[in-house]
Amino acid sequence: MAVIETRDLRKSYGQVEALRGVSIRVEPGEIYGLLGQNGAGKTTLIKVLLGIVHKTDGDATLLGLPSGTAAARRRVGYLPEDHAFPGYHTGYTLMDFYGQLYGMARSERRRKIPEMLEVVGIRKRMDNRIRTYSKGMKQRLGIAQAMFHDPAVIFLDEPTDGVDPVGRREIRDLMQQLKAEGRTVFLNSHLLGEVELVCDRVAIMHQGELVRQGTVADLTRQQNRFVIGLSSGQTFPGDEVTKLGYTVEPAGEHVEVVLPDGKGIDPVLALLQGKGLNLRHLVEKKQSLEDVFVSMVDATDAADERDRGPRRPGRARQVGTSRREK
Ligand SMILES: Nc1ncnc2c1ncn2[C@@H]1O[C@H](COP(=O)(O)OP(=O)(O)OP(=O)(O)O)[C@@H](O)[C@H]1O
Repeated sequence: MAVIETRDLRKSYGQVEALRGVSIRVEPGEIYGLLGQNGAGKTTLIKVLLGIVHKTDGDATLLGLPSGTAAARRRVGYLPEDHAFPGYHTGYTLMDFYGQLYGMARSERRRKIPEMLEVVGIRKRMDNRIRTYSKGMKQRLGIAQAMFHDPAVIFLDEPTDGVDPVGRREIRDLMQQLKAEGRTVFLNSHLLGEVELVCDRVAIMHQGELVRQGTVADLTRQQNRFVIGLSSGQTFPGDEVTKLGYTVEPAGEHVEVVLPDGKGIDPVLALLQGKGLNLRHLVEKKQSLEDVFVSMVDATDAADERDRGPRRPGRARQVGTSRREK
């Protein structure tokens, strides 16, 4: 059973189509990253799944239950974007408040609060007021709050926003720990380097649509490009490889070989072997998640411009102007 599943999910706020037919599937125990520019619809997707806003159309299930039902919500932890805990609370009293909301007994709260704050690294400051906490400490407290009732799935909306590099690494480690415990983590972020480091699978959203979904390895692999290096003193037979239909480009001490459509790298390797050349380096070229993201967004914008003329970046799509509407 998928932990999260949406099928052709749609949400409009008046004239603004925030979700335009989004279908995703998140499996148990994975860290799933949702990427997108500001206004892409990421938070709206989380809000529909949690029942904070109602979908306009389509299906959404959480832990096999219709999204938004109380039974599903009980097993979910949520760190909202831009949350603001009351500054007069201490870390301890805030957790105690949430513990009561979750129906925990007093003795359980007393035992678990210091434990939980230890896990997120703010136990020493738990009796200080939240107004004295740094942004990073507030984020850690937010994560502790989201994890407190032992949820099966945790939604983290920009959890490392405003957190320093050391703190970001700790939050990444925390996500890995949650995964190791068998929980599912749904991460919203525009810090692509970070998503690349921590997520098992990633979806890219743009203007309310899913433009790409897959493992980080799949998304960043450039299937048509290999970097090849030969033993020192050997010359790469560029002309002969070009005659086979490949493009050869210099890449420092190596060469990059671009595959034509429908052809693999094997004929090139056979040619090198036939000539007695020694392969010292053979790597399928990767691109960063940021490269993938930017090229996806550019390609979608270019398609839009072709269909409808230039559009200012970031402007929300209005009902009736979608290139996919019939
Ligand atoms: N309550 C609302 N009323 C009207 N429009 C809204 C509302 N909430 C979101 N929108 C619009 O829906 C679109 C998607 O917004 P959403 O907050 O889901 O995007 P996001 O990807 O989470 O952006 P960000 O990264 O900036 O948080 C945007 O055009 C936004 O202006």
